[in-house]
Amino acid sequence: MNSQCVRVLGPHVTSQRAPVSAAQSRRRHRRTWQTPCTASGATEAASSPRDGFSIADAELSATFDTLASLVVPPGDPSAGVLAARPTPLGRGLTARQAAPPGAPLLTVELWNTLCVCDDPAGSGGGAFGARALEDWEMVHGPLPPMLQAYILSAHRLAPTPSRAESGWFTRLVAWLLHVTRHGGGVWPLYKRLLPRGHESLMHFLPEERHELQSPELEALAERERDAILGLHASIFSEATGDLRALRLAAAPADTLWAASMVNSRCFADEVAGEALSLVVPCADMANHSSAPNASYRLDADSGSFQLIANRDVAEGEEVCISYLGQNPTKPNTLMLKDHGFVIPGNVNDRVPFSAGDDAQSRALGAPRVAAALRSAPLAAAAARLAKAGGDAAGARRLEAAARSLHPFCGRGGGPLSAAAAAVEKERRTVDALLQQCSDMLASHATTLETDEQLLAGSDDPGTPPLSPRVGAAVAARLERKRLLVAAQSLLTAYAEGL
Ligand SMILES: C[S@@+](CC[C@H](N)C(=O)[O-])C[C@H]1O[C@@H](n2cnc3c(N)ncnc32)[C@H](O)[C@@H]1O
Repeated sequence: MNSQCVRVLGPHVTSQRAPVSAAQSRRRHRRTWQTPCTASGATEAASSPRDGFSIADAELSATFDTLASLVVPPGDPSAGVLAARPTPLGRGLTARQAAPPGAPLLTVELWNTLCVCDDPAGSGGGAFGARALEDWEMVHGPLPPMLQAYILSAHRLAPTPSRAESGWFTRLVAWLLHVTRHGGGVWPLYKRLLPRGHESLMHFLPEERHELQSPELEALAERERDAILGLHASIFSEATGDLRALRLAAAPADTLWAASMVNSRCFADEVAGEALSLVVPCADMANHSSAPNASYRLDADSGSFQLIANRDVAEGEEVCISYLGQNPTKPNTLMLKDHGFVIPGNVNDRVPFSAGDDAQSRALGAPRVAAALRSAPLAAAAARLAKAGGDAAGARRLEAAARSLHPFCGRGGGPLSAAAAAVEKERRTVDALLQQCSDMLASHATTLETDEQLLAGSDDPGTPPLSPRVGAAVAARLERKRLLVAAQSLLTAYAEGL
């Protein structure tokens, strides 16, 4: 996947195994759906849905269990291992029982996913994706021929550069819109589990964007929204789109919704060199953690998609994966763009210092920068600070700050001359960088402390909580400020050691 692109959850695992024989799998597992559209056993929830969701928390668990009973292979050892619940990260998956490393936590048959080949015009010719679609139709019924042709096509209709290579994205959006509007069987149930709103940048309205306190993010939010609205008009709209005969999206909000669901919930994997993108019911309830206890894989041999324990998982523990797997350079700007939240202490973030020598870092190249950092005086200062106190997110911020500062001070990891003139010059550099940090902090409309208070919420029952999007914006700007403060303390510690 191109690093500018939308998505992706988890690592891009490459499977060298041969694709499953679709015909063989069908014989083993074929079944058709005649399932209820509401969760069996779910009682009328006393509480109402939280902001942005169709179902109340009380209904979540039963709805998930019903869906899982339909998409997990019969008799699979993972059946019933995970539950969907409210968690500290919102709603997520928790383990009903302890699981050892390597244990399957959730297995979903591939024909219960929406699986598209990223590049059907590529060398593999989209063979696995085509077989996956064939299997899907055997189980869920035939798709309208126009949609089937679109999903298999190598269409590059997207109008923006960031999505020019993302035919997979528009094809998945089309398929998701179809199943959630016209699909039967498991799909109405799946739709009930999906959020109705989202906090990714495309959803920010013009009047909300100032909450981001970043001209760069505000511009990105505008571009994102315009791009999806463009896709709506040209492809998905039932009035004007190329696919209008399919009646996929009545209003722009429908396309915005489906686009953010694909962006924030889609997995990527590879089978025999064929890159694939998947929407996987139930597995897409896994939240992100910077220390994940689970990972995922598409197992072509068994024709399934699995969540697997990375380590011992305790009963009741939330099961999380890393969303950074395939794009280990994904900074918080892109996390907010695609996923609608930021990672506290994202090592991929950078302080945008302007007076330094960017050419120097480019010339060094990423591997050499990383190697130099290990011995650099800045890294030593960061390690000292991290050891002195603070949490894991704080240590990651110091690392991100050290990486940001590396091209500008610390002599690129080389020995620093003890000559008085050299030390004096380095001090002046540090002072200039400290000033930049102060200026950047001062350029925000609110202080770090104010943002912390806003996120903590008010004790006054008359003060309404932040809306989800404003909450995401405040968390994003707070994280930016915390990185700047980490850079300040790092520069101060570094200067003291000169
Ligand atoms: C794949 S879904 C996970 C399930 C989701 N929490 C739900 O309720 O449907 C991804 C979305 O979950 C939320 N999310 C996942 N990990 C998160 C985290 N570490 N912190 C905050 N929100 C998170 C974000 O809204 C993200 O776009």
